[in-house]
Amino acid sequence: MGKFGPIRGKSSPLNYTVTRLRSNLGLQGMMSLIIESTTVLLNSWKSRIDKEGGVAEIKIDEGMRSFSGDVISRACFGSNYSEGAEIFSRLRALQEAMSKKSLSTGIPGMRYIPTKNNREAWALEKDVRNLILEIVKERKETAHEKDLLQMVLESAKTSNLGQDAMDRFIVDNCKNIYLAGYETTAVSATWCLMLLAANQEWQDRVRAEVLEVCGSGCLPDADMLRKMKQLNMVIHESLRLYPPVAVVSREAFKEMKFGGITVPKGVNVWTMVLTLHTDPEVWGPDAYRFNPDRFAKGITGACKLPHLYMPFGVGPRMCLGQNLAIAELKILIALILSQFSLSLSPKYIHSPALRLVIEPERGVDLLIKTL
Ligand code: HEM
Repeated sequence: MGKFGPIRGKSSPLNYTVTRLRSNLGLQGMMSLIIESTTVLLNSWKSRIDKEGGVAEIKIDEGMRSFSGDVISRACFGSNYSEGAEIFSRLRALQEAMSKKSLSTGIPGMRYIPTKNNREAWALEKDVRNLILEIVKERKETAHEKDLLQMVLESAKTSNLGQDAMDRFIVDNCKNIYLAGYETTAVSATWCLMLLAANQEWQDRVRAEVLEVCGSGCLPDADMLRKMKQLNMVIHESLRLYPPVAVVSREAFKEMKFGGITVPKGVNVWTMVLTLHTDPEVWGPDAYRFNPDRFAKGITGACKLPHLYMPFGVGPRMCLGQNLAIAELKILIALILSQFSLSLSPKYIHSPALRLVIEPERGVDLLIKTL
């Protein structure tokens, strides 16, 4: 995080994402926002299935990204939602350019050299900055509802920063929300649907639960989501086997000792989340198997050392969007299973790749049928 990266604490704009969605907007407001975004996706699937004669082969990755981007755009930018979507699409391109950069070279100073890739990333950064600042300018001229961007603006105003620093503060905070909440949620949904398509028994179990809790016109409310235990177990198991964030890192601010190991001040310690999530010593001999039943008694019942389950990180800097992400996944999957049946397409090639997040290298191809 740079100097103007996200701030934490009660008045933090990032903290506000979750707080806003749960209090200002109300829990039901948050749920409606997610249901709206899910409906857009499901309608597009339905029309493809109709056109293709009752069953469609769909690579679901892009749909999951649009869903997750749609939710964050609505939560962050409120009525400026369509401009928000435009910003997010540039940020995605920027993220792709950045991930090529970090994989291709570790040579110091390389990021300042005007290679083709760097020039592309710089141009995108400029675009993103201009687009965000344009919305900010419009907002200064009119009163506005309290969405995340508004909260960032209010924090920036009370921070006594100069104009340049203030602009950077605003742009950095918007970028951080996107990077933290967009790809992570999208890829979690993709993996979870792949696992449900590959494990018909679990798909049937979760569908039966969804229909029992919500009825056939499934429109879940907060209480219904709490009752969906099987779905919760499947999501936990999916985040165990495919944690989108593979590495959680911390910098030692002073020299520290762990058992016989000394970590000097300034060293970055990387925790390999996937390794911890699949260690047979912690999870038992079936550590690599998809078995949501292991979470039947919660996380403490699932493994020997529950703090080693960390899809959302640990400690004071753990994910601020955890509740939002879980609500998104539950609503999305409940609505999908209440209307469609899924199976893996013969085209699907299992190839998880470690990029910025752990993602399916060749996407996830599913055969989707209306129920
Ligand atoms: C399934 C989806 C998600 C996963 C797996 C995930 C995972 C994580 C992880 C592992 C961290 C680092 C925690 C640490 O260092 O201990 C993190 C940080 C963060 N996440 Fe998430 N996240 C998800 C969704 C979201 C969403 C939807 C938002 C908000 C819109 C969000 C906002 C944040 C923020 C702001 C941080 C930075 C916290 C800080 O540095 O203080 N995340 N997330």
